[in-house]
Amino acid sequence: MPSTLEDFEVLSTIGSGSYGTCKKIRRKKDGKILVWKEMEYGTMTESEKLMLVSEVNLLRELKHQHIVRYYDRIIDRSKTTIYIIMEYCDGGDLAQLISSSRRTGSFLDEEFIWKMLIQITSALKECHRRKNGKAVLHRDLKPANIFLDADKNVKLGDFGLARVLHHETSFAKTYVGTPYYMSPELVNNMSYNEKSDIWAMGCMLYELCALHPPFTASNQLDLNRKICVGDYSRIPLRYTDDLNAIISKLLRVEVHKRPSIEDVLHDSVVVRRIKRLE
Ligand SMILES: CN(C)CCCNS(=O)(=O)c1cccc(Nc2nc(OCC3CCCCC3)c3[nH]cnc3n2)c1
Repeated sequence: MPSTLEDFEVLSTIGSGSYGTCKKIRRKKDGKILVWKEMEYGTMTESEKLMLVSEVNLLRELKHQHIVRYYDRIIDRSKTTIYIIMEYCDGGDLAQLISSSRRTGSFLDEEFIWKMLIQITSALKECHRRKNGKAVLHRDLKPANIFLDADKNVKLGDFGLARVLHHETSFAKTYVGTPYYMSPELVNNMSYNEKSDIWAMGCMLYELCALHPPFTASNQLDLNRKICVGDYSRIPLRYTDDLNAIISKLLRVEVHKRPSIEDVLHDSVVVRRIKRLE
């Protein structure tokens, strides 16, 4: 029996993203707390609507403990709006965590950062695992898309949805924030690939350590140059050479030298850390 809007009660608005609004909701039949993402499709072209349908179908397939779970979707034709119902992550997102750490001047524990590395890698492995020949690349890995549950476990969110933008304004919408996590291959207009997700993960883990991205500049040109030469400083000395070593591998400028998801999971230092977390 498909859900209807009346099955839910809206509790609050969490925020708005490039594609629409995210609201915290309660399912009336059992009181379960969820979110829905409202996307207005009235102004979408036919190809964008097809892309939206395929993205939602991909979301349905991704079932993994470290990926935000898709529950259902409701289409309200009277408002040309689709509501995508997903798991609620009550720990907020990593962007909030980084900004509150920066505000209080307190660095994050190394153990927590290793946990993030292992859980994000495990989520990406699920996405990069060929699904009927089609890799699901995240394409928009950033702290604001990494959510946490009540036990501070990773929930990778907002797959694909970031890609479903209204073409006519997609440039404006895509580039609302500075692309700090853009990989060298993307700076050089090459295609996005699995190693671009690895680069973004490297930038994210670096930022969890340093509380700022590895590459920063006051203009796009300087930012691009720093990215393409791999010009960044070591993570703070409070963090071990092991953590510095794995992040440096993720931030290798040459795509072929950058590890794949499998390489990361089989890296001796990572294997040792996985054993410690088990
Ligand atoms: C430690 N605490 C203080 C933190 C309190 C935390 N509560 S909070 O402030 O409502 C809060 C903050 C951020 C996230 C969440 N949970 C959440 N957010 C999503 O998307 C957010 C959306 C993403 C695009 C841009 C606009 C916002 C989700 N998508 C699927 N599941 C989701 N779960 C809750």
